[in-house]
Amino acid sequence: MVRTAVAFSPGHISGYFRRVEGSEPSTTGSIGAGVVISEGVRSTVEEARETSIRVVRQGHATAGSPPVEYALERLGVAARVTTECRLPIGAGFGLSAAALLATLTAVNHLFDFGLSADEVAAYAHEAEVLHRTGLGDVAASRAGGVVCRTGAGIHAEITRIYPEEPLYAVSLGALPTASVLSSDEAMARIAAAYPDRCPRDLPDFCRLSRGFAERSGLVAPEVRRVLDACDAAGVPASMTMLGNGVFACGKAAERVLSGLGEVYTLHVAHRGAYLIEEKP
Ligand SMILES: Nc1ncnc2c1ncn2[C@@H]1O[C@H](COP(=O)(O)OP(=O)(O)O)[C@@H](O)[C@H]1O
Ligand SMILES: CC(C)(COP(=O)(O)O)[C@@H](O)C(=O)O
Repeated sequence: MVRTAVAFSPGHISGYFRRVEGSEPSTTGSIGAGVVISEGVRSTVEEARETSIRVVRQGHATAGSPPVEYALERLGVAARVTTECRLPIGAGFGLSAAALLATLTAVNHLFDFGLSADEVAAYAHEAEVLHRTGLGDVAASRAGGVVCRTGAGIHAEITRIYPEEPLYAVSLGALPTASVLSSDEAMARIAAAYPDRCPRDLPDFCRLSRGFAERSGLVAPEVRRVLDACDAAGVPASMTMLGNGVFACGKAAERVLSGLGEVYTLHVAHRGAYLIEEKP
């Protein structure tokens, strides 16, 4: 019988960030603020002779995930991995980090590596940074909350608050994170746009994020239309970094967004990645 382990990791919506360039992946990352969300990635890992990754979303499967394949190779294991998520990929919901954290959490148990949560996160962070799929998402998604990261990497100082109210998001399509992180010009605008303080609560997070989005020059025309509709209704909203999407706070947000795309109701997560089951 083939042994299997299943784990889940929450995703993370980044509201604002600034790249921090270190001498190695562990000291490279970002500072910034975001929300760790109840939705994320579930990963099922089975022993196998050769590695294969199946990425399933809404009943549709695609093959391959360079960051996850890299992380398995780095740990010296071959496995059959299936990741499942409800939110769209590449849309600023931190799913690459969630896929890595969920998969490595399951791998750690399946292969009896005995890695600490810190070590699992360090491998996930390295894969993210090297593949330019994220900078601060692994650090954020190690636990829950509205997070403010004041240093780069997984050991940096992070404050977390746990508001009860939900937030709402719509996605208008993907924006490959690597395309933005590889642009020096975009990175310079982002650095200059950074709001130099942590959010007090969820509405404050939305406002600080919006100021950043405007100054960064990243707002695309479709995102602008959704932000305009939110502004007209007095709903605090900003852009999912880095994706073509919008998140919004407050009671009227769901109604305003519902005419503009599929609305995801998201709750602030209370915990990071965890093992769901191990069989047999
Ligand atoms: N659910 C997932 N399962 C496996 N790999 C994933 C998943 N989500 C993202 N990835 C990997 O990350 C890449 C996209 O990274 P990125 O643009 O940062 O997406 P996101 O904004 O969702 O984190 C994908 O091409 C894929 O290699
Ligand atoms: C904004 C981003 C660089 C990418 O986030 P995503 O597109 O969700 O992978 C994030 O990792 C951050 O450092 O804040």
